Amino acid sequence: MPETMPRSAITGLILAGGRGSRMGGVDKGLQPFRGQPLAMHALQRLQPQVGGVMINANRNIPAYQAFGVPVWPDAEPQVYAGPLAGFAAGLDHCRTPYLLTVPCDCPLFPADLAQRLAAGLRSASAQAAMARVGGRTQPVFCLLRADLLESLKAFLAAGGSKIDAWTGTLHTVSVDFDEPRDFENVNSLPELQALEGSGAHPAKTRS
Ligand SMILES: Nc1nc2c(ncn2[C@@H]2O[C@H](COP(=O)(O)OP(=O)(O)OP(=O)(O)O)[C@@H](O)[C@H]2O)c(=O)[nH]1
Ligand SMILES: [Mg+2]
Repeated sequence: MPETMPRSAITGLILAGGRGSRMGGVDKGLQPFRGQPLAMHALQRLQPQVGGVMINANRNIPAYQAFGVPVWPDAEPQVYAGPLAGFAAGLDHCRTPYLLTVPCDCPLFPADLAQRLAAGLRSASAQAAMARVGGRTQPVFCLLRADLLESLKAFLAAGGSKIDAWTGTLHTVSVDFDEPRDFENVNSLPELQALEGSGAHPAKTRS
């Protein structure tokens, strides 16, 4: 049996570095949802699951710093090279053996995300473990070995940008989650309002 991965071996990374173009170009992570910025929901869900959390953001850095955790922009913040640029910023500043990424726009992700991805990663001896829900892999929910920094840097330097193209070069495992509503993400203001009003999983009453 593979040994379990201690929480302290994992650094969490909230990906909040996008353009938010489908939301009119606003900073998605700072949009209010049930009384708090979206990225704060992610922070509160992630913090108990990992040793420490960092935020990757390219705008409004002081607003994210006010959450009380380190904030790192992409190497070229004005370029918006995509989520992998955020992965690279996270791996670059990760001081634990593993990094767990989550997007800023999916406030209801499971409280056992890290534990389940870690179990999947260890039992497959994989380099990266991604969540899969409804048969679809969600590559921004990704537990990565921190030693993948050089591989990712080389991929980006060669002009790569797609997550799937990079993870396709790795030994990965997908871990199935069975509740699609836990992975509901918001890309537009109507979607944000719909999730806000849906009553899905009021955070306080979930086990
Ligand atoms: N660091 C970084 N993260 C990004 C970038 N683009 C997207 N992301 C993040 O990747 C995750 C998924 O991206 P999307 O849902 O497409 O978010 P987005 O790109 O801000 O929104 P759109 O502009 O509407 O596509 C989100 O957590 C984003 O913050 C980028 O250029 N750099
Ligand atoms: Mg995008």
